[in-house]
Amino acid sequence: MDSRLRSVGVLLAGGVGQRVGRDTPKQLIEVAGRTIIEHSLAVFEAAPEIDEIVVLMTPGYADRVREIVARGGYRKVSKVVDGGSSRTESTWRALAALGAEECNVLLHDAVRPLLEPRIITECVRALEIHEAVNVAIPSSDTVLVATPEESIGEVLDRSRLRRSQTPQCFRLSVIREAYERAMADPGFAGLPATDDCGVVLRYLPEVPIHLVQGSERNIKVTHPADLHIAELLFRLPAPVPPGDRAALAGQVIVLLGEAEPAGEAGRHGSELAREAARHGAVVHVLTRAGGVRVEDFGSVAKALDDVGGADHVVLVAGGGHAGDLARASGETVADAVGTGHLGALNVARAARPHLRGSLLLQVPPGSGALHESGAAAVAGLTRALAREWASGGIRVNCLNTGASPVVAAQTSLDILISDLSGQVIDARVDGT
Ligand SMILES: Nc1ccn([C@@H]2O[C@H](COP(=O)(O)OP(=O)(O)OP(=O)(O)O)[C@@H](O)[C@H]2O)c(=O)n1
Ligand SMILES: C[C@](O)(CO)[C@H](O)COP(=O)(O)O
Repeated sequence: MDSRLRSVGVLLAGGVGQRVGRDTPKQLIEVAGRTIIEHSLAVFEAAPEIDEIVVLMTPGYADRVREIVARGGYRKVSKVVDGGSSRTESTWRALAALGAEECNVLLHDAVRPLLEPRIITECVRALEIHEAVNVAIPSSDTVLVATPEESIGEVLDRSRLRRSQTPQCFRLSVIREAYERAMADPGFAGLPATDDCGVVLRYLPEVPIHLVQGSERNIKVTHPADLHIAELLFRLPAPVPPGDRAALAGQVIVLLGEAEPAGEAGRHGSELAREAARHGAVVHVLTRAGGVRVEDFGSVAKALDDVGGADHVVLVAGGGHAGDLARASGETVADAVGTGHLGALNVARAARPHLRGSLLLQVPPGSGALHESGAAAVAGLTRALAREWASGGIRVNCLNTGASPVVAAQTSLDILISDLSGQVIDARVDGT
């Protein structure tokens, strides 16, 4: 029998987002293709340590959350409850919604959408020993105490300072006891705590609160600029884990987009084909010389039909375009779009019915308007397709190859065997 305590993730989303200043609560704003609350939900849903999720939502918006839950298939969500008029009031309501049975409770600001799974793992592990756990990071700013006259009263010892994040995690009986005492204290409303650890520290000072290392990425979307910062953080490429390439043995990999064998794409394609075959993959190379032109959907679709099923399809990087757009010929522009953005769309559309594993879109090095607009289009396509195809279990990634076909080939194979999806990876950084 499993003797471990159940772990319940509580998403605190009961605020109105006054400081962001939109008409709807900030947790419903889209960042990187999903609402902020859905990013947080997805992290808790995917965490193997989490058994159940309870959402506290701004009154009047609970149905919006229920729609998100139903559409995204978030099966761990057991309740969507109206939040209170303050963060602590929302926590109090969450505690009321949890049953009598002892469990671990992880209280998380829904507006921290970049929470890393590692933090949940470490928190739940820490709860095996400690009754209260917080997540915190060192302060990189010097922190001072101001006087009422707006001058410096004291400069605090930075080596002892930490910035508190969430989730804040407790044994249910402990956080409930702390809140019962707070609610019974007539002084609490006049001096409310800004977080749940503050309530435990004030009302159960004998309970030590263990600290788990947080993350600079785990930001709280508080001000309008944080929306832009969060968007950029979501775009930071994840590191490509070095995988066991023996896993490629017997897998069918289709490479498309190769131009002349002697050209840039030819070198990238040949290196990748050689490396994949060396690890036992069954490699099909569909070349322009063989009549497959990525700018022509029909030729790509027919070639992929002829191959049948594929574990992975790779659009191999063509030659990069450079130079001044104003001087480029119509032919150059058509070629850049045809082998770049249009080629990626055609390969993705034609590959989908045959794909079992993943699609990898390579982008060659280049510069200037033609190259950068094409690369941005392929990056956007990667992120959008990864979301669209996630429910079918198909991963989509993009690799900016850099100049070295060897590095590009090795990074490509590691991406194919990884769990990564929606990533735009730079081989110049990650592959070297
Ligand atoms: N009555 C409240 C207030 C806040 N929160 C939640 O607590 C987290 C952190 O709060 P904060 O960033 O202050 O959110 P808001 O209260 O919405 O922001 P603001 O103070 O700008 O209105 C958020 O996920 C927020 O939805 C909550 O559950 N219930
Ligand atoms: C809980 C918290 O995120 C820890 O840093 C913070 O105290 C919440 O403050 P807010 O004013 O409710 O955003």
